[in-house]
Amino acid sequence: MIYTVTLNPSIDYVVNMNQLTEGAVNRVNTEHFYAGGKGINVSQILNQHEIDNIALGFISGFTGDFIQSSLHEKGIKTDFIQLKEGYSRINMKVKTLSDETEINGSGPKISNEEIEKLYQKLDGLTSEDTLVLAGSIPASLPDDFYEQIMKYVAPKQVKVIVDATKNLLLNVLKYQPFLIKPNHHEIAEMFNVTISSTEDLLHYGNQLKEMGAQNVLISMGGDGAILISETGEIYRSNVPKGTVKNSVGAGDSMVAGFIAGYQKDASYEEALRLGAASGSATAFSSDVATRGYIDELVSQINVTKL
Ligand SMILES: Nc1ncnc2c1ncn2[C@@H]1O[C@H](COP(=O)(O)OP(=O)(O)O)[C@@H](O)[C@H]1O
Ligand SMILES: O=P(O)(O)OC[C@H]1O[C@](O)(COP(=O)(O)O)[C@@H](O)[C@@H]1O
Repeated sequence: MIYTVTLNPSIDYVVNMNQLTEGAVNRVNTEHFYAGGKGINVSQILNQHEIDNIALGFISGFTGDFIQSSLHEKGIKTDFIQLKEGYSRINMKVKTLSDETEINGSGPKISNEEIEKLYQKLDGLTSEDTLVLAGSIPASLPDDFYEQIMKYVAPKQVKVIVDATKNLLLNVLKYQPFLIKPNHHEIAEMFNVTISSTEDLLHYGNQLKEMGAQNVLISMGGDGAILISETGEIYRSNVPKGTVKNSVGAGDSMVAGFIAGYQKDASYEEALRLGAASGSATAFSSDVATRGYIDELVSQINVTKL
């Protein structure tokens, strides 16, 4: 079974406007509410690929109720821990004619008792299971929380995928996650460098591998993605033709597509192809992508070996 963990789920409030002016009253052209958070988005796209999975994490208040019910409406299995206090956050995504701006909340307080409940859910995991740890962690949790989870499940030999940034990611590498998916900006931030070429990206991607990651998938938005695989082969994917509607969740969709492609025949090339198609299909959609659209884009994805 695949378990996704979203410690800090959100309602993504996505608005479109021509331009955003700081310090002024801005009015939107369109507005939509979606259940969001990185692990939750991975679950949604895994479902599109008909891959059985359960979304874990913490939810709270009326916003948490919205997140849970909209996932259930889409047929997504959840096993969230209901927090006693606070509200799941609302993340604002503003798409203008020239830009995308995000304002992400910090999330509710989580007690030790509630953290313990999450560990209890991880108790039954085995080497047959995959755990996806994705997204930021609420301010009330220690910033080595992913590291603690990986240490906890390490004896069970669970396959772990991590989509996080900065120390949250760097600190888990010693537990050899099966896959990490930083984007090019996150790599530059993690190493405190400017990335100006593919060679630079490969250099720092290889460092992440040397630090312990089995597979390093580097996404580059509209410039596609690069996979440094555990076997040492390096692949690059292009992006298909389309118009970006809302790139929120593109990275999460790529992670889910990668899992789906890899599950088919353990081919990294196919995993990258389906990951790229899933990422772009989400970027070209208002909400996360549908299977029909992903399938339409797959034939336009070229994966080349570098
Ligand atoms: N503007 C875009 N045009 C086409 N494909 C895109 C675009 N943005 C993202 N994608 C697809 O989604 C993948 C992940 O997107 P990216 O923005 O790099 O991730 P993240 O959301 O984690 O920052 C990309 O590698 C690409 O395949
Ligand atoms: O947990 P974080 O880092 O605050 O990110 C949460 C946000 O990321 C998203 O999961 C989108 O992530 P990506 O665009 O990186 O795929 C949103 O749904 C959510 O609002």
